[in-house]
Amino acid sequence: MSGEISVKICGLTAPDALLAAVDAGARYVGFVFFPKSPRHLEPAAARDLASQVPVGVAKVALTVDATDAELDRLLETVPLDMLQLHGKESPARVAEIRSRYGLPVMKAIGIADAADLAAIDLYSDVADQLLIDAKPPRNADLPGGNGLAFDWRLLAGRKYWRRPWMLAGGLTPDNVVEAVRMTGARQVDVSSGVESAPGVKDPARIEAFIRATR
Ligand SMILES: O=C(O)c1ccccc1N[C@@H]1O[C@H](COP(=O)(O)O)[C@@H](O)[C@H]1O
Repeated sequence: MSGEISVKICGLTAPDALLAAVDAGARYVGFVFFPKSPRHLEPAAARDLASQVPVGVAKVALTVDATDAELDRLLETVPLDMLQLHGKESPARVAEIRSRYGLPVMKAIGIADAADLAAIDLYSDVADQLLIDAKPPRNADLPGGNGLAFDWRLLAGRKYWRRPWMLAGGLTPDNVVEAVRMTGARQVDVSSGVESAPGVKDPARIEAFIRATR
């Protein structure tokens, strides 16, 4: 692959995995604040992990349809660099959060078929970055982090993006090269694909994932 691909390792919950991500060259580390997730962190635990992240690596908080009160509490406790909105937040809500907290906001967009691509334009007006993820199955407990990929051919040939974007959904050390080749992504995000069990990050898989992108 030519040029450096920026990697986000999401759903970190333990210092060994965080260190593996940072040492291998992750550009972003993600903490999940969603109680239904096996990767959920309480703000105090996230603050301890965040304190170990060096300058230059962005600390991203993943939330799902969070209220202002929840976001207030999170941001009072944890030093963060970016908010990842992974719920059904409307464009107006994304704009409101961005202005209220003064942090860059990345909006997740779920893709299952070509009709879902319209949301890319909709959110490009209000978000700093977009996260293009697989749409969760109907009745899934989690709106992301399901280890599911979408049909990457849907993005092939798309040349013009108004915002920086990341590819997510079912990425692994084995398929990330092909995913980047097909979509032209310059940034990738992974959670389940670098775990040994749901919510348990595997430092060796984190290292293998980042190495694969180099
Ligand atoms: O990781 C989670 O538990 C999670 C919970 C709620 C919303 C999103 C979540 N994860 C994000 O989903 C995508 C894809 O994850 P995966 O690699 O397919 O497991 C990624 O952006 C995670 O940040």
